[in-house]
Amino acid sequence: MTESEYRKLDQPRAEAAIREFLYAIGEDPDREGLLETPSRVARACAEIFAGLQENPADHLKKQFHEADHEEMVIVKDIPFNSMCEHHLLPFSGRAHVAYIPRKGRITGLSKIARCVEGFARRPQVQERLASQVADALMEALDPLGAIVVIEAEHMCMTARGIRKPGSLTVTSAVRGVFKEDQKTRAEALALFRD
Ligand SMILES: Nc1nc2c(ncn2[C@@H]2O[C@H](COP(=O)(O)OP(=O)(O)OP(=O)(O)O)[C@@H](O)[C@H]2O)c(=O)[nH]1
Ligand SMILES: [Zn+2]
Repeated sequence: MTESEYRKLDQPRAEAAIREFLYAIGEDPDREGLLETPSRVARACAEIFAGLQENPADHLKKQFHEADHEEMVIVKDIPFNSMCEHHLLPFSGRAHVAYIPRKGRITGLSKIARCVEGFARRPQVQERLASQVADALMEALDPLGAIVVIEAEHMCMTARGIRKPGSLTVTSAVRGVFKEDQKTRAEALALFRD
């Protein structure tokens, strides 16, 4: 997506679509309890899909320099909520992120969580969420490597379809030294687990 394509949720259009959707599922959008629902859902969608209105990688532009630090930085157990783009049902879980700075080029820790949050708040597939965060880190910081592991439960697998509550999907994206060096990768994975 290019900068010019980021746009705010179109509230009137979303409201009309939700009203139509209620009708399609066999509801009466004009019954009292549903009168405000289209506007409520549209407002909720602005929040749930807020990541479409920004480039989440931009958060990583806030950088510092820390005296040639080239040791692993880990932010783990970052909780997130996302929406599976196949069913528009929530999937949620935790993201674990690590990178090894090149010559002390680091970013604010919260910015990593903000980046995860931004990419999560879009229609997503879990594999892409991990890749987008890893690629954003590689691009913004040019680190020696980055690794992102995501564990999540998909409502489309728990509340419908195959109905397997408790099943956990784990995906990862591995870049640079984490890809090349098995020991470094194992170290990150062990720290994610601890
Ligand atoms: N790889 C991947 N698949 C996902 C993700 N979220 C949902 N899915 C899957 O997307 C697939 C869509 O399959 P379809 O056969 O087109 O849809 P469906 O008939 O609703 O499939 P069932 O869920 O098996 O009932 C399902 O297997 C979902 O489990 C994700 O983040 N990554
Ligand atoms: Zn799904």
